[in-house]
Amino acid sequence: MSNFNSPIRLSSSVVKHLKRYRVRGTGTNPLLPHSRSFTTTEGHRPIIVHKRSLDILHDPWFNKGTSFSFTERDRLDLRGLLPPNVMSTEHQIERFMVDLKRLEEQVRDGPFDPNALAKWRILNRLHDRNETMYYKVLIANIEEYAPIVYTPTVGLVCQNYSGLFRRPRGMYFSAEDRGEMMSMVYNWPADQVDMIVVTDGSRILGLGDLGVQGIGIAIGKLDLYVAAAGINPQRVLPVMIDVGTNNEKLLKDPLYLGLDRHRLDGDEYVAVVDEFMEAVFTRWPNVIVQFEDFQSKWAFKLLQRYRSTYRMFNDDVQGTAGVALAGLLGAVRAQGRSMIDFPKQKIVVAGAGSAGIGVLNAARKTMARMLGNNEDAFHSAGRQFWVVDAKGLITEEREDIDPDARPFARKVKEINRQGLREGASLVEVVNQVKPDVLLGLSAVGGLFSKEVLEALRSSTSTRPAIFAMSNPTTNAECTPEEAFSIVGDNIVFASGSPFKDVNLGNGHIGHCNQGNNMYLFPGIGLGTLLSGSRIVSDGMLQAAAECLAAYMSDEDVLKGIIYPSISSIRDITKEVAAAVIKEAIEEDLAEGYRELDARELRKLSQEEIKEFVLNNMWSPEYPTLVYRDE
Ligand SMILES: NC(=O)C1=CN([C@@H]2O[C@H](COP(=O)(O)OP(=O)(O)OC[C@H]3O[C@@H](n4cnc5c(N)ncnc54)[C@H](O)[C@@H]3O)[C@@H](O)[C@H]2O)C=CC1
Ligand SMILES: CC(=O)C(=O)O
Ligand SMILES: [Mg+2]
Repeated sequence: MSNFNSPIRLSSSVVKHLKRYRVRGTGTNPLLPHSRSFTTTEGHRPIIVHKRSLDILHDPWFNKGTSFSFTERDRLDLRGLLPPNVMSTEHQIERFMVDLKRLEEQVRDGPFDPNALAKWRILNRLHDRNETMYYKVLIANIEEYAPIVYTPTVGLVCQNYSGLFRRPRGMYFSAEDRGEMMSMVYNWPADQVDMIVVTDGSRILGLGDLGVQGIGIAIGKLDLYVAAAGINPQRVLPVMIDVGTNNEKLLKDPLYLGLDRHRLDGDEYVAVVDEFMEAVFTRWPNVIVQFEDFQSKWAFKLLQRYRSTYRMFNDDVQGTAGVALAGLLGAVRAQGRSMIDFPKQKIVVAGAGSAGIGVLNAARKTMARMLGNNEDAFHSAGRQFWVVDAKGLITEEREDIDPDARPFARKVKEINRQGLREGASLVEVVNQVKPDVLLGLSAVGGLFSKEVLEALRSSTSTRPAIFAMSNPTTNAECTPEEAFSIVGDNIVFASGSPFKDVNLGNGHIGHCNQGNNMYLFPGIGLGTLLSGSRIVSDGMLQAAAECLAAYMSDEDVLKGIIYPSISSIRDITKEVAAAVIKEAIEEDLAEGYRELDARELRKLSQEEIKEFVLNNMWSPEYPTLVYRDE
């Protein structure tokens, strides 16, 4: 047993090192236990430091982590660089011990990797130590480690963030910071920030409200911005807007790092997000802000509020829509038909939240365009969708219908003729509609039960498609094994989190595609940055989706491979970014980037645009460092 009162023995080299950290004015060093002046109040004596901000947090001599008091945070420019809850040392130690013990329990993440969390820790430590090396490892092994830094493991990381939190990464703007954000934003050390991913933690993947712990998702998304889009890691900023949490378990947890209060709502909530947007765009006028994992209630409202003023987009609404649309078009091609047959597809969607409604809007618009792009076309496109949420099939009879879902509510007479009614169950809907596509964005693991999948066997399609898009792994609506074994070998299958391909026997493989917005958001961000467009337009998003849809060869698609392998994510991102830039130029939105002004940009051919993109993607190579006094 160690005794806290016994003197600490330091090696001579440590003592030599410590002597360099002298307290100004006293000539003594409070860190040295054997120093003569320590007979009484060691630890109570202030230490004069010549550092501030992140330099303090990254210095093991001075760092107190979450124990920095509010006044100290203000004094040392630390405000916003730590989660808002000030912790006692006892709580800090407790958090650490909980985490240490957890390793012994070998937390399991889904069926595949019992060591996922341990791998995340090792990678995270490397991220803190040496970013160049971290991204070199990630890029070279993206297929293996994307599931660690991104879904599914990032979900587990967010759930356990109180224990895993070590060195802060990113900024925290809390409800307590109202009126301060415009100055706090200058606590971030980088003068240039290209990409912010912001969350309020209210709907992290399919795991619900994780409060301040949701910062992990912003960090994971930005890892992909660096690895896939080549955004310089010095110019990315993960952000948590902590307005409280409605997760009672977290509120009762003494180790929770976030604000100890229920979520702000209404005008008060909007005021916090408004202040954050104003602050970051004041300091970094060219930044792009990606909204991530906001509960649906706010996702649409904030998107409408900001999209014509700021360079921003919502990944769950708009990125997911594009990826799903590309997959839906791939599923048509996989039937051996032309994409133009898309408006004939019958599509059942389970889930009418930010992701589901985003997909429905994009798919309907695309169908309408293919049908002539007029009001009739839009109406008839609407009849290709059946939307089921937690209360069953959505019809015009639904009371208190969510305004975003209303355009997809089925007419009662029409569905009565199909043998359905308001609130019909998913299995009833699949049985009656016999859809070509069953798409899940419900966050309900196992929703595509044996009965639902059996009902899909009567699909009128020659090759039914199943998209079990909810994340992480445990929230997938079904597994590929279940889909292939129950519906048949001929299906097209995609899931939001990665699963292994299925061995169908006789040398045949059931391909498991990963239908995840990671194939689009990095290219949307990079394309917007390099075009210099002040907004992210619908046309730019559509161009991104079409580019992804066209990326796959007929040969692959006919094998049921409708999305690229993640190992080619850097290449697909380059293509998507180029498509986004081209569209921005065509819409006269492009204002240019650095030395390439709008006029120069307009002169570039398609190939030159791709080269321009490639030349502006950061690669993890050590630069030569030269010291110069400021
Ligand atoms: N693969 C991908 O790229 C993406 C996947 N997602 C996933 O989509 C899921 C949903 O996200 P949001 O739409 O933002 O969540 P949300 O919570 O806003 O929406 C969930 C929807 O599912 C419905 N639902 C709940 N239980 C149901 C049931 N038993 N049957 C049918 N519908 C049911 C709810 O009524 C609601 O309409 C999450 O798991 C998320 O991880 C989200 C974005 C991208
Ligand atoms: C992938 C993603 O953005 C989500 O599941 O929310
Ligand atoms: Mg998301």
